Order: sequence, then structure tokens, then C-alpha cells
Amino acid sequence: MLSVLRIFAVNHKKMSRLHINNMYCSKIRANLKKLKPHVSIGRHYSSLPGLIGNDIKSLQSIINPPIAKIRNIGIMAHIDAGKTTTTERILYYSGYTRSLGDVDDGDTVTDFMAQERERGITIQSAAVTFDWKGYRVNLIDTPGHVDFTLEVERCLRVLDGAVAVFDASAGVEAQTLTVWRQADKHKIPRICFLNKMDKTGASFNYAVESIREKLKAKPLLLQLPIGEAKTFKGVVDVISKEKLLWNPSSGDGKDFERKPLSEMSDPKLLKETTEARNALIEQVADLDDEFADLVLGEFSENFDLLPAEKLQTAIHRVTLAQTAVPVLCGSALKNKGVQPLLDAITMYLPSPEERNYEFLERISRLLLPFADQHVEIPSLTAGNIALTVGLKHTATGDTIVSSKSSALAAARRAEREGEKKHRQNSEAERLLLAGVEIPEPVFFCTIEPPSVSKQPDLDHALKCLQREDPSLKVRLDPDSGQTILCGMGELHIEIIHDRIKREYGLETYLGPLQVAYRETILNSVRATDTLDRTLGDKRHLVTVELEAKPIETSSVTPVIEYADSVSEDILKASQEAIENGIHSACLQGPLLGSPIQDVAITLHSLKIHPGTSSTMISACVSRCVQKALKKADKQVLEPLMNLEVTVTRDYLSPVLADLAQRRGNIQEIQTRQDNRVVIGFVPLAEIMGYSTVLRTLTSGSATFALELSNYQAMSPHDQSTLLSRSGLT
Ligand SMILES: Nc1nc2c(ncn2[C@@H]2O[C@H](COP(=O)(O)OP(=O)(O)OP(=O)(O)O)[C@@H](O)[C@H]2O)c(=O)[nH]1
Repeated sequence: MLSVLRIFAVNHKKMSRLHINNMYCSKIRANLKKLKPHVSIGRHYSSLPGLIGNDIKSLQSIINPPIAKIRNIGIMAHIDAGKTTTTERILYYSGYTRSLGDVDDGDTVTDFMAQERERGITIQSAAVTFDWKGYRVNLIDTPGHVDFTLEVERCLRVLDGAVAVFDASAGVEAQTLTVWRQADKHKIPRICFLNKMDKTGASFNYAVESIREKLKAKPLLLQLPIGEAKTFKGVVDVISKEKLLWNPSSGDGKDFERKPLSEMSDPKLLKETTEARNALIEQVADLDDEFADLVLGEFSENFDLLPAEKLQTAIHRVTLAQTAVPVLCGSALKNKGVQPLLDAITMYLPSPEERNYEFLERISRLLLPFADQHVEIPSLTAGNIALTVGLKHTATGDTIVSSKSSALAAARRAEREGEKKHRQNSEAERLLLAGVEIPEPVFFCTIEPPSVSKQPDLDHALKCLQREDPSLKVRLDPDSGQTILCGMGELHIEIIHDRIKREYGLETYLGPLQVAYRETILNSVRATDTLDRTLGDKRHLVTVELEAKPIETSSVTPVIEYADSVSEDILKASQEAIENGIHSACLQGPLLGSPIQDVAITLHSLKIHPGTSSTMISACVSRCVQKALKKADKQVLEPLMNLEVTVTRDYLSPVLADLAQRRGNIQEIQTRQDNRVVIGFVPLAEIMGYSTVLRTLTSGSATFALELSNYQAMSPHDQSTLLSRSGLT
């Protein structure tokens, strides 16, 4: 039986830092011997798990909780919804930090990168581990900015559950939709936390409706808010019909009282809660047959008699089946509602054993993460999340298995399963974690080291950064020999530039940021080519005839077809060389040198003189494809972005006027409380540096989100302007 160990490939860029951490770990062990009660890592932290005891065994016993008591969860949301603030509260209430970190003060645990603290945003996922009421929770705070989507995706695949955090005044926002779809893809059970209930404009009903409408999810209202915006005081637990009020004099929100609602003191709230509880019971019964039988049998006359645990167990099942999502609310900043959220995480999100994975136990060196600090541990049981170091050939997205033989067995099984194509729930799928889907980069720019002698250092830094972040692409410009960085957005490239400086001590120079265009052809064309070259005493002779035609794929990988006239024998011997030639030709289109999209290449004839090398075959095929592409009618495709701008009513007109000048296509303007949300499309080339423009236009009051929609054909006018600007016409 193959087992799979769920492990993050450790951040390669931290190799130097890891040495320090190893020293740090030795120090921890030395301190353990001296019975030091806690480890200081910057702010005031309580003891890390296991470090309370006087030897490593106690650490092990806590590190190995029963698998049913483990929760591996992520926090995901739109930028600024409050994930980091919520995580800070969670760490504080669970006893792992002694003071409350603040995003706005730049001293949170999980945003530990210098760039995160400076900008007040999450860029890199951070993992932290804590215990809550006998449960071990491994939690990952993921970035909300669209440039770091891959970072979210690489986390989701190791998680068993997730908390989606919303700004209760905005409801579902653009990036929430993206991460929600990613979580759907990885089949991650979720609960929703409507944060910022204290904020002006916060509306519980509005946010719930937007979950129903935009995410097409069925919200299970486990709480009702007591007050909204300025009057927000606490929440009602719908299941137990209790009110939870936070003591206004307790600044940190640790103290709150739980009181049953009574007819005497809260008649209106009690009535609303009873109605909400009945609705919840009916909703869960609709989704879960076992619960429906119970409700219809024993409790059909009076739902009030239904025990809370029965309802909670059914909600757990429904959450796991992903047929509905529990919804809770609060204000992380004002320290209200976070403890019930923690209870809900342990109660409704699944343990790893409920998620149908099989795991292995051992690896040579393991580290337990606590944001940017790591504690070396001897072993780890199934279902936990850990870091490992020294895996030179492992990159983000890989699955690590126990041994070579188990990997071979898995590959053989996957092959056999591949043959039985239509079988549901294939063995291979169950054994291997889904790889991450790497989005296409939309921006690129040149990067240069301070001197030629530093080029190897730059290559090394980029190689390390790429292993950690596959959405960063690096290539060499064949004409100029310059190194080209390709990334997901302006911020992405800026952060990479900054990290090279801070983490690798290299001051590099970036060329102007350019949009990654694509090209396609509009008609079918045929071409022939012959390559005849004698090298030494060997003659290399190839003649090829092929056709390039437009097709619809939205992909830069060309479809390759072979006409019946191409002999089987030639194909068998030279297929790899032919396809290499086609692929390399399609990387550089004839107009701008951009990749070719939506093209099929049909090979009609191929004659090869005996002894011709495969390199020559590739070269001839590649030249012939380029010849065909050059002959065809050509079209430039440009990245078109989905744009969502949230702006106050007063600034709507200037924002719309500005978008009109940017070839923007407005689809809809929604009303969200006092705000207007402009939804539309805009070409990426027109939206560079938009954050600065928007800030100026709206006195800093607007926010926006951008996401690649598709590549679209440029109009003849725009295309010729682009080509003449690039000096190509
Ligand atoms: N009024 C109010 N503001 C909040 C609340 N929670 C967070 N904020 C503020 O919202 C801003 C964003 O909070 P973060 O915790 O950094 O949000 P985030 O989702 O981690 O942001 P990214 O990591 O950049 O995606 C900060 O200024 C917080 O102080 C809340 O409950 N109420």
C-alpha cells in the first residue's frame, strides 16, 4: 500500500535562515534541559507546543495527537477582509501569543516577511500550530491579493477544511470568488466568518445573501448578530439559543458571557432565534437523510426538544459533504466572535481521516512551523502539517512518498488506472494529491545583475525563488541574451525584485514592465522546407511539408496532427524531434515574438536521409513552421482582465470617465451600501499603475481587484498602434 505524506516543500530561499534555525533549535533543546518555560520570537509568545515540559518526549506527545483531533485548515478571503487580524486573535485566545498583533502596526505573527509588514498585506502563506480545547489545529493564513493566487492554491491542496473570511460590509468580493472556486476544485469543506460586523455599513443579511447568490452556496446560519456596525455587541448561538456578549471593559475580548435567551429579558431576540433554529433544522434535514429521519420521527412535533449535539453532528456531515456552509459572524478587530469561530472549526470541519487520504509517517528531518520560526521534531503522525529541508529536487506541487518502490508502485497503478479510463474515483487520484495548476504569467520585464560577475548569483536566486513559486517564470531572450522575469502582476514582480535584494543581497535592475501578448493566425497555410547540411563526413538531409491552421483551444500548446501519408516507421523514430521542433517554433510568433495560441500543425510529409541527427530534424521542422506562420494572416491577442472597482458614490463619475479612456468595457454597476461596485473588463496594457491613479482620483477611498479573464483579439487600429510603438512596422 502506498502512503502519502503531506508536506510542503520548504522555502528554498530560507536555506541560510534554516541554518540559523537549526542553531536556534539546538538552543531550544538546551533551554529545555534548563526547564525554560518559553521561547521568545520577537513579541511575547507563550510556550510553543511541547516546550513546556522538560524533555523532547513531552513535545512528541503533544505533537502526536490522535488523528481525529487534528484540524488542518486554511484562512482564505478577498484582500483586506481580515484574515491576518482573525489569525492574530485565534493565536491570542488559544494562548500562543501574549499580546495582540496588529496589521496596521506591522507586528503580526503570520505576516512575517518584511514586505508584508511594510505593506500590511499577506504575500506568503504562513503556517502556525496551536491547540484549542483538546484539538490540534494547523492553520494557514493565505494571501488575498490576486497576484498571489498560486500561493493560495498550493496551500489548499494540503488542507482538510477552510474558513472563508468576508468583510460584512462588502459581502462576496472578486477574489473571494476565485479562492472559492479553487476550494471547490480541491473539494475543501468550508465555514464562513462574516468579519467586520462593527464597521459602518456592515450588514449580516446582505453578506449572507451575497454568499447565496454569488457563491451559489447554501448558508447555514449558526449565529445571528446582536446589533450591527456601531451597535454590534455580540452574537446569538442559534443552536443553543444563548446570547454571547463581550464584556466592554475587557479590552482583549477574552471575557464574554454566555446566557440563555429568556422570554422575560429578550422576547424579540428569542422569537427570531427560535425561527432561525427551526429554519436551520429544516434546511439540514433537507440535505441529510439520517437527520431527516431523526427529525421526522422523534421531534416532528417540537423542534425545541431536539438535542444540540444531534444538530451539530448533522451540520458536520453536511459541511463535509459540501452541500452547505455554516455561517458565523463577528469582529476580529474589536475582539468579538473569534472564540465561537474556533469552536466551529473543531466541531464542523473534518479531521484528516475523514478526508480519505492515506499517509506515511517518517522523513529524515522535520520541522514544526510557527510562522517564520521552526522547531525540529523527531517524527510526526499522519494528518499533520510540517516542513522538511534538504529535498533538492522537490518543488511546490510535488507529492512526497515513502520510498522509491512505493513511488514506482504508485506510477504503475496510475498507469493501469489510466487504461481503465472511465472508472470513477480512480485509485491514482486517491493516492496522489492533485498538482497545482500554474496560471499563465501576464507581465514580464528584463532583470539585470549589478555586474556580469554577479549573473551566476542572480541565476541561483531566481532558481530558488522559482522552486518556491512556480507562478514566477524565468527565461532567456534568445536575441539579446537578457534574463526575463514573467509574473502574475506588477506587485508580484516588485516583491520578487525586493526579495532578491533582501534575501540574496543582490541589487538588480528591472527593465520596464511589459504585457505578455500572444499571437494567432487567421487562415490555413502550407509550407515546405529542406535542410541539407554536411558536418564532418556526415550528411544531414530533411524535407518537410506541413500545414498550420487556426483552431479554438485558448492554449499556447499547439495541437499536432499527422497525415496518413507520413510513414509509421519515420514517425516512430522521429516523433519526439518533430514535436520539439513544432513546440519551439510556436514559442515565438512572427509579429511580436510572443507565444502562438490556437494553432494546429499537420505534418503532411517528411523525408529523412539516413544518419540525419534528431537536432537537424527539429531545426528543419521548426523553420518550416515559422515559414508557415509568417505566410498566414496574423493577429495579436492581448490579456483582458476582469476588473472590480469599489468606490464611494461621490467618486463614481471620475472613475467611469477614466475607465472609458482605458478601453474599459463596463458590464454592471452594483450598489453595496454606500458604495458602488463597477464590474467590467479592461485590457491589461491599459491598467498598469492603476492603483496610483485610482488613489489620486478617489483620495484613496476606492479599492480594486483584477483577474485574467482571457486573451482577446486586438482591433486592427490598436494592433497597428502597438506594432508601430514596438518599432515592428
Ligand atoms: N472595522 C474592522 N476592521 C478590521 C476588522 N478586521 C480587520 N480589520 C482591518 O482591515 C484591514 C485588513 O486586515 P487584515 O487582517 O490585514 O486583512 P487580510 O485579509 O489579512 O489582508 P491580506 O492579507 O492583505 O489579504 C486592517 O486595517 C485591519 O485593521 C474588523 O473586524 N473590523
